[in-house]
Amino acid sequence: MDSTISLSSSSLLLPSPRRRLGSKSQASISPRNLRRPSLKSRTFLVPSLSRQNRPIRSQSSNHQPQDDGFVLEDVPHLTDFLPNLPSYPNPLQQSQAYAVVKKTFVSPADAVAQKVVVQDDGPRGVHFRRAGPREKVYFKSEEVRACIVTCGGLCPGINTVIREIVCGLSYMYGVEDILGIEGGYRGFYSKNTLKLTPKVVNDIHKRGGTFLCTSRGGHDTNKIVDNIQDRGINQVYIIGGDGTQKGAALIYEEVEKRGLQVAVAGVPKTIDNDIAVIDKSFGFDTAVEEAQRAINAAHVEVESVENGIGIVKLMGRFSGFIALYATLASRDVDCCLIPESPFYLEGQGGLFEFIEQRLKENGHIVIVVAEGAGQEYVAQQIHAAGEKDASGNKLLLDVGIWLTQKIKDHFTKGQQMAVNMKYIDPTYMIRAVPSNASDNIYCTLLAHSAVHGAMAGYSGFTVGPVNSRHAYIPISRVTETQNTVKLTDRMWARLLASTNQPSFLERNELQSRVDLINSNLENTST
Ligand SMILES: Nc1ncnc2c1ncn2[C@@H]1O[C@H](COP(=O)(O)OP(=O)(O)OP(=O)(O)O)[C@@H](O)[C@H]1O
Ligand SMILES: O=P(O)(O)OC[C@H]1O[C@](O)(CO)[C@@H](O)[C@@H]1O
Ligand SMILES: [Mg+2]
Repeated sequence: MDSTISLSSSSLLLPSPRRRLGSKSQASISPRNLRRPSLKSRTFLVPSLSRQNRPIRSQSSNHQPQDDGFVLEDVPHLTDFLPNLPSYPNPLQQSQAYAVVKKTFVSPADAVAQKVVVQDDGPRGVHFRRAGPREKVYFKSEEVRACIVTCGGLCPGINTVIREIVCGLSYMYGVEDILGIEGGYRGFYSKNTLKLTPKVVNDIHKRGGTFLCTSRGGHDTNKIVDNIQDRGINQVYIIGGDGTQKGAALIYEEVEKRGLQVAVAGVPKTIDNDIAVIDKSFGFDTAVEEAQRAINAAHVEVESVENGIGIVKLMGRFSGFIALYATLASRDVDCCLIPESPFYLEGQGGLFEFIEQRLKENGHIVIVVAEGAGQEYVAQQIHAAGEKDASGNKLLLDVGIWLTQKIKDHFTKGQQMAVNMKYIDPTYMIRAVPSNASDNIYCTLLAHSAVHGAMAGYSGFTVGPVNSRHAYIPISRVTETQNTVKLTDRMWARLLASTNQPSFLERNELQSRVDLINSNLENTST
């Protein structure tokens, strides 16, 4: 479904956060005016002309005409704080690559709908600016000095994004001055830069990891922006997860405060797929594919012995997407445990009972456990020091080892069955690989969207697909909540139906906890 729609300029109303339509103070404005200087998520309610022209149904005489509930959550633009910034024709007009494209430039009025499933009498809902090249750019190519930095954990595809930012800037916009910041945020102020050219990055996409190296911690807004200023950098491409994007928002705010002509573009990265708003994060599919190898190994091992119990621990701090998708893809998994779904071991409906049942039926069982699952149980047994990494993320306790030991103890102590435990921990293996073909293409689109957005003068934005259409999203929208597996959605039900594992909902205590989790998720869901 095409979720991109165009705003009719004649129907746009004065932007005012959450202002109801129909107020006398509203006046027509052009789409270019749909920008406001604050980085915070900006919201505009705009009725569409087509909907206004539709007959209004069953209204009482004192009923005001309904607005469409069209909301545009816009991103900042350099002209918000530099109103006299000159613009130039986009060099893509001369581009051989785009010569036969029917519509080279994205209309400034194009918007991408956050929700494509709507009710016919419901509001049109939240929209984001459509990503892509604009007719006008706010940088002369020869004056661009861009830099790229990668922060946080690894993820398949980072090198492809780096490569495509460099090649996109160079081949589409003729930009020659591109710097690599090494070792994450702290690299801005503690290391020399690396000159990046299409030749230098030519085959980095074939390797896992990040060509620029990465780190956690070390975000110092003032030092970073001082450095950006000192080096004459005017486009900053920041690849990283939720923490990194929060850091990017602070950099943008400081840049705006100092009135610098610097475009700050975020490319969301995380193996956990926990970034809100966007359809999926890059490298996730590759990781799920790579996880198949571990699951397959576990299955082969446990199939070949008597009462084999295979446990595979996969990444996923607070969200179990990798475990969920790897389980659904595999069909060899009997039970999937994720952070969002509490489970218990003993008694009726518990994990031990299920294992025993599967061993009796099939002679083996494979369990996939996300690293963030059951942390509260592990903490009860292992003395938890509550350690954090350099970025302030809580360090998790090893649920895989804990679970393996618990299962072993249960079956040994009870002398019910002799079991063969096989524990596989492929944690880093699934994210240290190069991205697969579809992630490579996805990374290319992300990189190009970021380059087009920065050249067009947008700043303080994150790029990403929303209902398969790439959009410019306010950074605050992707950092205010984390994407988690929603137990009330059909995807979790599909998994339960596929594995036929217990839902662990039998106990009242757990039921009420799930209710609580679900109501929290609903409150924060988008
Ligand atoms: N709230 C914040 N404000 C400013 N900077 C932050 C914030 N949180 C994290 N950062 C910085 O962002 C960088 C990466 O953060 P973090 O280690 O949390 O990884 P991430 O970007 O969330 O990626 P992932 O979790 O997927 O590995 C670090 O340099 C850290 O200092
Ligand atoms: O050990 P590191 O490199 O700090 O990263 C581990 C964490 O990073 C992630 O891959 C992404 O946040 C998590 O799944 C994992 O817990
Ligand atoms: Mg993170």
